[in-house]
Amino acid sequence: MSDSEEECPERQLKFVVLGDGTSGKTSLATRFAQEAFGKQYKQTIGLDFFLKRITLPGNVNVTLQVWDIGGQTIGGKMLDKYVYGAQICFIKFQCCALQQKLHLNYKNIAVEINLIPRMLAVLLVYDITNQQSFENVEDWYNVVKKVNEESETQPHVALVGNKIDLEHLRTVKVDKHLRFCQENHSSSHFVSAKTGDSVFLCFQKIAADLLDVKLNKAEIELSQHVVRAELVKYPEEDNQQQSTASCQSKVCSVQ
Ligand SMILES: Nc1nc2c(ncn2[C@@H]2O[C@H](COP(=O)(O)OP(=O)(O)OP(=O)(O)O)[C@@H](O)[C@H]2O)c(=O)[nH]1
Repeated sequence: MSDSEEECPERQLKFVVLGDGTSGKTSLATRFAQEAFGKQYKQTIGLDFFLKRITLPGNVNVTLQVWDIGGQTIGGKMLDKYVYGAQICFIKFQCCALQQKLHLNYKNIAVEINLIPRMLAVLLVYDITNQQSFENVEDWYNVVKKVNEESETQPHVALVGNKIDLEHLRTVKVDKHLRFCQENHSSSHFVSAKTGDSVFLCFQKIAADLLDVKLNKAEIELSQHVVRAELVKYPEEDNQQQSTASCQSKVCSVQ
């Protein structure tokens, strides 16, 4: 590590990913952090943690800590701590690294938590083919509001409609999504963890907003991956109607 890097520690942002079970939170985090996707559903128990370093325009290096919270945690005791207290855990983690570096061996180091500015983003994820997962976003958001009501700085809130590769199965109207964003001053994102469509862009835009970095059109276009479209197969019956429908779906499936 160079001297200049040592003097200026890299910025760290915390991204908490919330939403109903099977909305695709783990898939989203895995797609972003590891550029991978698994078709098999494996329920997240408690939380998973991912780290990814990105560079924003102006050579701003930033590390994103992605906290993937299990969909079953709503109503549980730990959720508040994940949304708010997670910052404390991270500071302890930083201390451990420092201890190792300095060959120190203290069990506990007291840290003034307020010294580190809170850079928190909350991603409210729902599945565009699952109306209930959209309705429940309200419950997840209520937890975020309650936990942060006394906080001086409010998190960046992002509404993320996932599974846009399944556009032909969409049940949540875009209007409703946009209304939520308007009413709650949240940013709006549509992504597919499966194809990777707009996933990096979503994280990049939020990080840029938190750090007040402007993204121009060219940079946004650069972040949009070219996505391979899948052809949607319809059942054999009603051939006449199907030939028109499958034609349309080919167009619809291209993101
Ligand atoms: N077609 C499609 N399937 C997806 C997408 N994202 C996730 N899935 C699938 O949806 C299922 C649930 O995905 P997960 O990422 O495990 O969902 P989760 O929100 O983390 O679920 P919990 O761990 O229960 O909170 C898996 O079978 C994924 O393969 C997507 O963008 N498109």
